[in-house]
Amino acid sequence: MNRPPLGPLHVLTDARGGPQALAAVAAAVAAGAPVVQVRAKDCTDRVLYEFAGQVVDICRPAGATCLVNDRVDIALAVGAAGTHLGADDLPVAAARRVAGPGHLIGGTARDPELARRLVAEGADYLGVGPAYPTTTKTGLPDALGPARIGAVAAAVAVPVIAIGGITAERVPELLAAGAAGVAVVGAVSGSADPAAATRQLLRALAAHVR
Ligand SMILES: Cc1ncc(COP(=O)(O)OP(=O)(O)O)c(N)n1
Ligand SMILES: Cc1ncsc1CCOP(=O)(O)O
Ligand SMILES: [Mg+2]
Repeated sequence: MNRPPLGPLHVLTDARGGPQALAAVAAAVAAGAPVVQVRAKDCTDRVLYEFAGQVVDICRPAGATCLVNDRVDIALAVGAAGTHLGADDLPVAAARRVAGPGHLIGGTARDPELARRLVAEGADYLGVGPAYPTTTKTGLPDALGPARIGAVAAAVAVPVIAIGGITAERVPELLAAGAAGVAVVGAVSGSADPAAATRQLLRALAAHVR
């Protein structure tokens, strides 16, 4: 099957895309971010395709894994390693049929039951959140907190990546609860110094490897 590696830090792009988002990705990858997720909203397919291709071009020479949020077709078109799918996106099982066994597929889950179902459908990892309150995405349920993220992690054998309001200071309690890693938007893509922010998160993750 040989799917690409899934590191413990997923840096998600600024949803507006564009040169500033790309500069943050380049800085994060240069600082060692192992995974970048292209997460661009409210743009045309063409704009998303071109943005995702640019992110793949940044990730490839550094050996970073590039995932695309929402869109398995765009992920395949640009040669990304995988796709992250939420409740409004193509179902995991359908994406697996389209993309084949070598494509990494992640799914969003907030409870053990859905987590088990997504894994049975073929998810390689789960994104679980919001871990803490966040202003990056609207319409989310209340924050789950480390304990409910741990309950999801305990229910499945795939890595659980916590997301939502995550800072380096919050990494230890998430890993202690059972998360395998974290995904961030604001902490890196919204930082004045994305490279320093990435290094800080990587240090926190390395210090608390289970
Ligand atoms: C690692 C990770 N986990 C969860 C999400 C959220 O995905 P989704 O539910 O599809 O919501 P949007 O990101 O599309 O707003 C994620 N992107 N990454
Ligand atoms: C897309 C998404 N899904 C759950 S929380 C979230 C936003 C995470 O952004 P931030 O890291 O800035 O809180
Ligand atoms: Mg989505």
